[in-house]
Amino acid sequence: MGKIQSMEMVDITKTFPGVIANKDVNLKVESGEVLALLGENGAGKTTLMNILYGLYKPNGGRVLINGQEVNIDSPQKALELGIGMVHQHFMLVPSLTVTENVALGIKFKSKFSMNLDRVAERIKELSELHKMNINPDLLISDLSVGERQKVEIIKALYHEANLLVLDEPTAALTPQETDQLIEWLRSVIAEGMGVIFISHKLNEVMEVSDRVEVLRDGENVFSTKTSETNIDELARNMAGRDVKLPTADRKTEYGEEIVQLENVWAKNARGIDALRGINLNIRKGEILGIAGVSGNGQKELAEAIAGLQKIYKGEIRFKGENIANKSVQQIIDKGMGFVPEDRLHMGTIPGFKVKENMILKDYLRDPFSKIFLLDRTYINDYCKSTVDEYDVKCPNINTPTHALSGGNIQKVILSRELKRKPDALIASYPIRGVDIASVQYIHEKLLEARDDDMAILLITEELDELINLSDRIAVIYEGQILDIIDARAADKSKLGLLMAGVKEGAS
Ligand SMILES: Nc1ncnc2c1ncn2[C@@H]1O[C@H](COP(=O)(O)OP(=O)(O)OP(=O)(O)O)[C@@H](O)[C@H]1O
Repeated sequence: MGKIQSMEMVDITKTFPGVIANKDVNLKVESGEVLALLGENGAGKTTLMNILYGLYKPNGGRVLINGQEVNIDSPQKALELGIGMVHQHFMLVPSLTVTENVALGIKFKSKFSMNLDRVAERIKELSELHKMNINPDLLISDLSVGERQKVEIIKALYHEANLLVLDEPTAALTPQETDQLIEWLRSVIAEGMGVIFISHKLNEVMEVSDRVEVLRDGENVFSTKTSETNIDELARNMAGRDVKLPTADRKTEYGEEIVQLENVWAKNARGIDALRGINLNIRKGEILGIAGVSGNGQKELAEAIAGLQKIYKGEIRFKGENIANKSVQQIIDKGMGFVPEDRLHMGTIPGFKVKENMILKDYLRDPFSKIFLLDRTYINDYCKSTVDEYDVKCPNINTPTHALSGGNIQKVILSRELKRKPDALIASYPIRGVDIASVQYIHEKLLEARDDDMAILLITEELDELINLSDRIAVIYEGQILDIIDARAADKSKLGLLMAGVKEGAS
């Protein structure tokens, strides 16, 4: 068929039990352009792309490549046609090497022609050509999120994809990795690659895309050239209303210090010191933001407080008691909430129903259970009203959680953690993958909890989020707190420098 000059999806409809995920959707992308595909959580973006990649069969509609109808009935067929996809939750097998993962998509003529050395050689070439620095012999489980994404990209390049779908590619990347990805995108677009770019980060959409297509409730609602729109207009079309993000008001009084970390030291999974003498305190009624480029100890910090990470020196006091190295359950019982970084595997049990994940931490307690008997009516009512309150888009509360869109899984976790009304909450990247209207909602909820006297540790790389919500911002760099500043007086460029390890006045 040759290179893809244009790809068109015409009148695509896809239903799941109880949901119309796509309804007569149309989409067109040409070689050398970036089309941003936007929409709220659950609007149908990933479903549409999964159809294009041969993972789902649509109920109706057609896909045309260079004007000719094609039948894409498997990812292998999509790859053969030149369509590559980098998924939101990567599709790599962690226990296999990079080479083996890339080879999984290759159609060898027979098992005798399966030459993994040749595959590894080609991966090396591609990695060099695209400045990706990927070692084909490493196991996927030993790679960072950013590196795994590069493997997905290399897999597409191996198949000479020239239409690439990137589903929230920057959601879990560091700012530096994001810059690298955008630079790489520009280079491949200049060579004629067509790209469909899904993102909730509207400033990025404005920066990289040529055109925008917005879906709402599974239908096309807005289509424009990027140069003819702005962030407010995009947000309004996604949500169907104006969206305004809240900011914390300045407080003069806070409650007592409820979480106190004193000289905390911990090693990461590779045995290297990830926390190197952390001193911090969080007061009741305050949001303490942690700024830092991910990988500087914030994961270990959050997990040490939540009981998932051993510390080998120091104390973590919660309501006066040293909770360092106590069990997760003991810490939960004492009143700690936790929104972890990995929503699908740490935040939920993916095969459990939405309602089961919503009450996971408390199902044996009053009011969900009475004398060890589950009160099913209460649980159903509670979960239905939580779905409404948090606007979780799901067919019903019995749907398995893994069938929800990424942002909606995040809402399930947040609703569970906030509604338990813990005394302290560790929130790691709470808006990762969440649409802008839900960001507004989540931020309002976090501020409400703060005003209700909750002590909140907010870990995020989004500087706007940190400045809008925090009372104080602590900057973490290489496992140490470099500085703690008043968020109301924070200046983005100073924060950026601190995050890079540069402290004013230091030589
Ligand atoms: N395998 C599935 N089984 C049942 N329902 C599904 C399945 N996949 C998606 N859905 C439903 O289809 C709708 C669209 O989901 P989709 O993942 O396409 O949304 P999205 O726009 O990509 O959202 P997000 O931004 O949160 O990733 C949602 O209501 C979702 O629950």
